[in-house]
Amino acid sequence: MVDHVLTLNAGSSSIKFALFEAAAPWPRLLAEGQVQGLGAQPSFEAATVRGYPVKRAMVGENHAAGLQQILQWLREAYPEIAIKAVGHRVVHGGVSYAAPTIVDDRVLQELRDLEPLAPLHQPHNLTGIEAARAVFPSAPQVACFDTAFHRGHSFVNEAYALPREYYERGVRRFGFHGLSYEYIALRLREIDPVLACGRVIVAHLGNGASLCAMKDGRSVASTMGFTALEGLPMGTRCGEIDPGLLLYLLQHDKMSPEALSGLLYEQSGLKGLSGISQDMRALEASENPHARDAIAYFTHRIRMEIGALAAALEGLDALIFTAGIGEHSARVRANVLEGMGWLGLTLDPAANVRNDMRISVAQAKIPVFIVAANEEATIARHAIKTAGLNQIPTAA
Ligand SMILES: Nc1ncnc2c1ncn2[C@@H]1O[C@H](COP(=O)(O)OP(=O)(O)O)[C@@H](O)[C@H]1O
Ligand SMILES: CC(=O)OP(=O)(O)O
Ligand SMILES: [Mg+2]
Repeated sequence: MVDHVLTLNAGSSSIKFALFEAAAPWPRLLAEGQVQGLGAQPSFEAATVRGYPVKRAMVGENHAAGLQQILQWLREAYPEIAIKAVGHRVVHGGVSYAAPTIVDDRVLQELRDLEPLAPLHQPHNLTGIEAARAVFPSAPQVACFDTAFHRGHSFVNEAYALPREYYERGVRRFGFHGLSYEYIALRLREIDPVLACGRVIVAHLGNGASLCAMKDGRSVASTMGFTALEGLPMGTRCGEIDPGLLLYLLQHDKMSPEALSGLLYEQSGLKGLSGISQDMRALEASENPHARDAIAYFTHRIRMEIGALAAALEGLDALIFTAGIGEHSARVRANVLEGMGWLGLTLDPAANVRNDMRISVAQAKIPVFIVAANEEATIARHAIKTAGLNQIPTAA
C-alpha cells in the first residue's frame, strides 16, 4: 500500500502545505494550500487535484490553530488517508545538519540555537515542527534544510577572511534556498541532461532572493552567506553591504543591535529603496521614480553577481530564473539580461513576455530558461526517503 506525506513550510504569518502520495522518481501531488495572515486575520485556502477548492476565514490565529485547520480540511477531502511522515522546510541547518533529519528533542534544541542566524525564518519553521508533532504524534517529523544543498563548498567559497578560528567554529557562508536549487538541478536533468552536467547559474528571485552556481547539478557557490541577509537585495533585506557601515551605525549613530537588525532585515531592500512596497508587483505598477530605482538596483546587483558566479564557475552554460519574481516578472528578467550579450546571454523579448520555458534567442551562446520553483517536491522526496515510506514507481 502506498504511503502519504505532508510537507509544511511555516513562515512568520503563513503555513504553506502540500499532500503527496509517495512515488518515485517524483512524489505525486494530491493537494496543496496555505493558511495566511496568522496573528492578524487568518484565512485558509486549498485545492486538491480532483477539485475541492476551498477558501474560508479561520478561527484561532496561531500556528497550531492553522495546522488544525489544515488537518481538518485534509480529513474532509481525503478521509481514507493516514499521513505517515511530515516534511518541514527548515532554513538553517548550521554546520551539523547537512542532510534531512528526523527531529527529536535534542535536534529541536540544536536547531533553536541557530535562530539568531535566521530570525525571519527559523523560529517559525520550528514552531511549525512543534505544532505538527502535537497534531501527528506518530508520524516522523523530517527537517529538510535550505543550507544542506550548499554544504561541501570549497574553502574559498565558504570562508570569510576572518581569523581562522571563526571558520572552525562555524562562521561560514552557508547559502540558502537549497531546497529550491535541488529541485531545479533535478528538473534540469529531465529538461536537458547535457546542460544539467554543465555550469549553471540559478536565480531564485522571490521575497528572499539569491543566486546559486552549480556544476554537474551540485552547488559550487551562492550569493547568500552566514545568514540570509548577504548577496542580493530582497523584499525587505539589504543584501550586500559594507561591514564598516554597520560599525558606523552602531558606534557613531549609537544604534541598538535590535534597531540595526530591524533596519537590515525588515526595512531595507525593495521596500526601503522604494519607500512604497516590498512587493515587486506593486513596484512595477508604480510611476514613482523611487520604485524604478528600487527595481534598477535589484537587477543591477543580480547582473553583478551573475558575473561573479560565472567567474567562480570558470564559464557558463545556462541561466535559469525561478521563484515569484523570476517566474513571473518579464520586466525584471529583461532588465537583468540587458547588456549581458558580452557573456553570451541574449533575450528573445517575445518568448520572455510569453513566459516560455526557453527565453533566449535560438542562436544565443548561453540558453536562458524559466523553471517553476517547487520546494515542496524536494521536501516530500526527502521525507519519504528519510522516513522509509512505501512508494509506488511511476513514469517520470
Ligand atoms: N506577476 C508578477 N509580476 C511581478 N512580480 C511578481 C508576480 N507574481 C509574483 N511576483 C513577486 O514575487 C515575489 C514573491 O515571490 P515568492 O517566491 O512567492 O516569495 P516567497 O515564497 O519567498 O514568499 C513578490 O515580490 C511578488 O511581487
Ligand atoms: C532563505 C530565504 O530568504 O527564504 P525566503 O525566500 O523564503 O524568505
Ligand atoms: Mg519562497
